Amino acid sequence: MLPKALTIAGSDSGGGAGIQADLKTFQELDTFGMSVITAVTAQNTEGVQGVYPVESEGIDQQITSVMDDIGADAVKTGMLFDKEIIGIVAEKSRYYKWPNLVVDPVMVSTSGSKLLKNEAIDALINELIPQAAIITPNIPEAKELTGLTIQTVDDRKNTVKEMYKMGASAVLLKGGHEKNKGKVVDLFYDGRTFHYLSVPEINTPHTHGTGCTYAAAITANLAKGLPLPEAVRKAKMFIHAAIMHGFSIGKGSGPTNHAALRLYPDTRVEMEVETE
Ligand SMILES: Nc1ncnc2c1ncn2[C@@H]1O[C@H](COP(=O)(O)OP(=O)(O)OP(=O)(O)O)[C@@H](O)[C@H]1O
Ligand SMILES: Cc1ncc(COP(=O)(O)O)c(N)n1
Repeated sequence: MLPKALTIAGSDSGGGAGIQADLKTFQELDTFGMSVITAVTAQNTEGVQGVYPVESEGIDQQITSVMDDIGADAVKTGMLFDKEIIGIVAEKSRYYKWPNLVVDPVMVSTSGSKLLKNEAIDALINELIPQAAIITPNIPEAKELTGLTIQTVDDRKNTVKEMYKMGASAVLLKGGHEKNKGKVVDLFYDGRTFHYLSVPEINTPHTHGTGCTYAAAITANLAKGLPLPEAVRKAKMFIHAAIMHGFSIGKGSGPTNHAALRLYPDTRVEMEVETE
């Protein structure tokens, strides 16, 4: 039987991010994907043209339908849009005691549209993050969550420590928004050890959906029973290959290639991992 992975997120009609990216990733990583849709977005490679939230009862019922019948080995959250939706998901998480909850605190799309209302950030911090096995903020999201500035490596360490105090079992600070000297560095912290995952920067505009795909790969790996550091390391290989083989469709920022490791199994990912 396949491990079961559930995503609770927004739909991206363009297929590069959100629910669509998550399900493609789950499939590529040999897990059975299921979805709870929080909002429908009208979206393409150029941006988000509309956001249409699903009513609370519909979200509540989708989770109940999946969990009471099928269950999940790991659960990921993406676009949650407002505090009411966060409240429902947090309550369900408490009720079903999700052990492998991956919270991707999606706030703004690459194209600049708001995917989470400002007033919902406190609910994310107080209700959902404390239940997470791991949270996966990018640098702007980490600044919003902590109010800290992030410029130096020490700033990154302080920021992950601050986020760790919010109650998640681990924090992954993604470095895609602050590339440095041709390197992109993600920082993983589990309360004991800092792991720096460093890869060469890929020169491409086609990075739509990278955050969703990365978090979905971590979720699939956790569903398969991998320990967290290994789930993150393997997910990093997956997302890096997906960006390397990303492609140009539409007129804007194209998607990553979720099938990259299957289609191009010889892909070499030059990743360095340092721990301290
Ligand atoms: N140009 C790049 N070259 C190599 N890796 C990249 C590049 N851009 C992003 N990444 C990697 O992709 C992952 C997602 O990074 P990022 O910090 O951009 O998150 P995000 O903002 O949530 O993603 P999204 O683009 O979906 O909003 C990280 O592992 C990051 O290191
Ligand atoms: C439904 C949905 N969820 C998440 C994202 C973030 O992805 P990105 O930052 O790559 O635009 C998105 N654009 N749409």
